[in-house]
Amino acid sequence: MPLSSHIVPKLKDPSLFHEAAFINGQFVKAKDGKTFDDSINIARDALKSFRKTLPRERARMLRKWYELIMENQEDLATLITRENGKPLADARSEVAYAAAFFEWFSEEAPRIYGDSIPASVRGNRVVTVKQPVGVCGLITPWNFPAAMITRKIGPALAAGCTVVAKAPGETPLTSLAIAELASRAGIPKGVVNIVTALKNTPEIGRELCTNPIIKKVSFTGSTSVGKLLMQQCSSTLKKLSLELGGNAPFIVFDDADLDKAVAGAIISKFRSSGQTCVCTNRIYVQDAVYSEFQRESFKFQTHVEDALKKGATVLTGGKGLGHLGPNFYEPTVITNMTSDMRIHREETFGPVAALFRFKSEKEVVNLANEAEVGLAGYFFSSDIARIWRVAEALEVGMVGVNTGLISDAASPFGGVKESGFGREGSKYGIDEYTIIKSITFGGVDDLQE
Ligand SMILES: NC(=O)c1ccc[n+]([C@@H]2O[C@H](COP(=O)([O-])OP(=O)(O)OC[C@H]3O[C@@H](n4cnc5c(N)ncnc54)[C@H](O)[C@@H]3O)[C@@H](O)[C@H]2O)c1
Ligand SMILES: N[C@@H](CC=O)C(=O)O
Repeated sequence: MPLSSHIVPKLKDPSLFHEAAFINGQFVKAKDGKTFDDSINIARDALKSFRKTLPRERARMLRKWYELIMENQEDLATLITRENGKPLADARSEVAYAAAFFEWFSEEAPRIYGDSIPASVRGNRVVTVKQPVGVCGLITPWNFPAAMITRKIGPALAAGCTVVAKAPGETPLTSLAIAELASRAGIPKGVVNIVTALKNTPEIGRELCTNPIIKKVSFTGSTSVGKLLMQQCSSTLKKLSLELGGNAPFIVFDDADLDKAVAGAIISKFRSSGQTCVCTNRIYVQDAVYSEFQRESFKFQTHVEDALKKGATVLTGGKGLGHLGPNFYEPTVITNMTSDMRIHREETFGPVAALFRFKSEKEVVNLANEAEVGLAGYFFSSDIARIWRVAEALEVGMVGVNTGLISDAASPFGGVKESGFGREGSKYGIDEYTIIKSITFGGVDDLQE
């Protein structure tokens, strides 16, 4: 049975369903990679006029696109759930999160300011302007089929760039529906191009990284693929952003509010079934509150048992839910963890919460920083001096203090160490898609008599 017959009847607006690449404002079936090569040339041609549009014009287009996404939130959430598998409630949140990047960058587009710089050479005056970097190649993962692509397209268009985006092989339908809304929002043809791929992903990746027309690559995905793309981009020295994997520590100090810490651990661990890059991976609990925290963690199970008594069904942790299919696994808590175990070093990317006991602040910060990656880190404490000390000492790009949820279009998102570099969202996100040009005016002498 074709895929469309499962999905189209569930959509209020069936015209959002597309299975072909979006090139030059049209949905086209790929032929022998030619469509893909065309897309890069088309984005180059579209850049000539798009880079000259007024920032305010680009702001209006992005704002319109934001509104259309929100108007179609339910259909987009249905597509996400159907192709990615996350619960509908999570999918609805993702659509709002995805749209927020267009709203945010519609507001940033008219504010791409340069500087006026006091020169150190007499008679000179220096100003800077920020210009679009050019055609951008974007690659995104399956875990956020909408938000990861809008987090890149939003600032790219705000800056005046055009894009060729490779949709995730597992979840292309959401990005194609968003492309359909691009046309309706009045985004000019050729400015946004979305190619789909399953088997020839490495070839597409290589072309995006080596083709001299592409001036910037932004990648979100695993650290291993990020390293490969960085090597490939070196041949043309492209501007590069890498949003890679994490292994977030979550630290509970003995002065923390335990109820809040448990709630924070649950949201940060089990959001999207543990399949987000900022999900908690290692939970460090200080000795004095370890047992109490463990008991509190199981509260959610007692809540589930209560639901069970009232008609729901669930199993205990640590096992797959084979009767539902191979991709289902119980929310699981494991305790008495030690640093020689794989969870300590590797991103789990699943609904398993691992509890480690620690004694001192220094010990836990050292343990937390042992990871080769450094995306997000969380801790709970009520001691303001400790909060500053630990926030400054954690080797991560983002810290959540007394919260397990840090994702926000307004806040800079990105990592350090092997979690990559570059920032998305926030006022900094647009810098990834601009270059700074300095313009020096000479011969500005004293006032003439
Ligand atoms: N830092 C962030 O903002 C962020 C956000 C979401 C996910 N992630 C990370 O992404 C990972 C999960 O996603 P995944 O398993 O899809 O990652 P992945 O690296 O396997 O795939 C990500 C994207 O890269 C493409 N890809 C794979 N091999 C490629 C190649 N040789 N050349 C070019 N493209 C290639 C895939 O098709 C997909 O579109 C996790 O590690 C997660 O932490 C990071
Ligand atoms: N969950 C992240 C993306 C990584 O998976 C986010 O909140 O932006």
